[in-house]
Amino acid sequence: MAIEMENPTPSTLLLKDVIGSDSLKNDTMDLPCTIGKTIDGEVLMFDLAKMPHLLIGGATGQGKTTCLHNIIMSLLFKKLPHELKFVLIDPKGTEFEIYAPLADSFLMKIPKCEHPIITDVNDAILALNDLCELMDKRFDLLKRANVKNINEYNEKITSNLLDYADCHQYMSYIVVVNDEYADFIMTSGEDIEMPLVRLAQLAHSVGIHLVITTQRLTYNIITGIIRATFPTSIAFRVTTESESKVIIQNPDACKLLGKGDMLFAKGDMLFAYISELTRIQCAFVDEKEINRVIKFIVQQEINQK
Ligand SMILES: Nc1ncnc2c1ncn2[C@@H]1O[C@H](COP(=O)(O)OP(=O)(O)OP(=O)(O)O)[C@@H](O)[C@H]1O
Repeated sequence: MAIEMENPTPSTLLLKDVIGSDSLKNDTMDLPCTIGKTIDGEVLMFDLAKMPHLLIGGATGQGKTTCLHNIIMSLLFKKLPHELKFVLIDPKGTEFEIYAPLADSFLMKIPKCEHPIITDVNDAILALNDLCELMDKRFDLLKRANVKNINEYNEKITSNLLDYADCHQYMSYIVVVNDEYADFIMTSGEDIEMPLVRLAQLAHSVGIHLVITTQRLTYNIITGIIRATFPTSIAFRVTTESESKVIIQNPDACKLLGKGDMLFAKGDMLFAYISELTRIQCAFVDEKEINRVIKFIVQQEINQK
């Protein structure tokens, strides 16, 4: 038995402490993410491609958006623009604007959406429906290539076993990050939920993965179908035990300390239950640090032209 006690002299864990770790540098995961450290001081790594989607819940101001920045930054650190595209959806319109300079590299172009960061509900509906269409096209390509998933497909592409003239081309991973997804569900209901659920149910085999956050922790927002299709979840501090159970099927998130203290619940896609719960301190990342990385990527793009 172990007793967890609050540290009387806490210090802030910074992104550079986890992103520069050997675990991230040396890993061979498809979509490696690091978000912080366990209470034993180990860097927590996970492969978003295996999750295959992630639901993040918690009260306002507890660190959900900071966690999203951790995930985006670790993927930017490990991937190249042709390997990965992001679709960033932000109803608040303030959190992801910082990534707009990546429009020509890491951000996916959605026809009819003018701005690279999606802040409007109609654009979000367009984007999610476009992704559903892309998913169907990718399934067709997989079928014609006689493979089961994106890895086998890309292996055939890189071994020149597929004909580009037959519409075959390298498939990049696509990570859809939707901060406060409940905002759009409240205004547009099924128009948003239907394509979101369809992607969550099917799209992982074709390399499309979803990360969504919410501070509204009720069963009409995190519905049974959302819960089942997002087996892996993270809970930041919440007010009540029942809110905690909505996210991680366990009441303990109301005992967390705030400021990035979280419970990471690894789920089982097949049986939709939580198989493992780990307490993590999320790394803090500020705008200055994100800006520095973005400037570096943009400069690299310019140098390569
Ligand atoms: N990992 C962390 N370490 C230290 N402080 C943190 C951490 N994460 C968040 N904070 C503090 O909490 C504040 C709110 O964080 P953040 O915006 O990520 O919360 P949120 O849950 O997304 O809130 P909202 O739902 O209102 O958007 C940050 O500005 C920062 O001061």
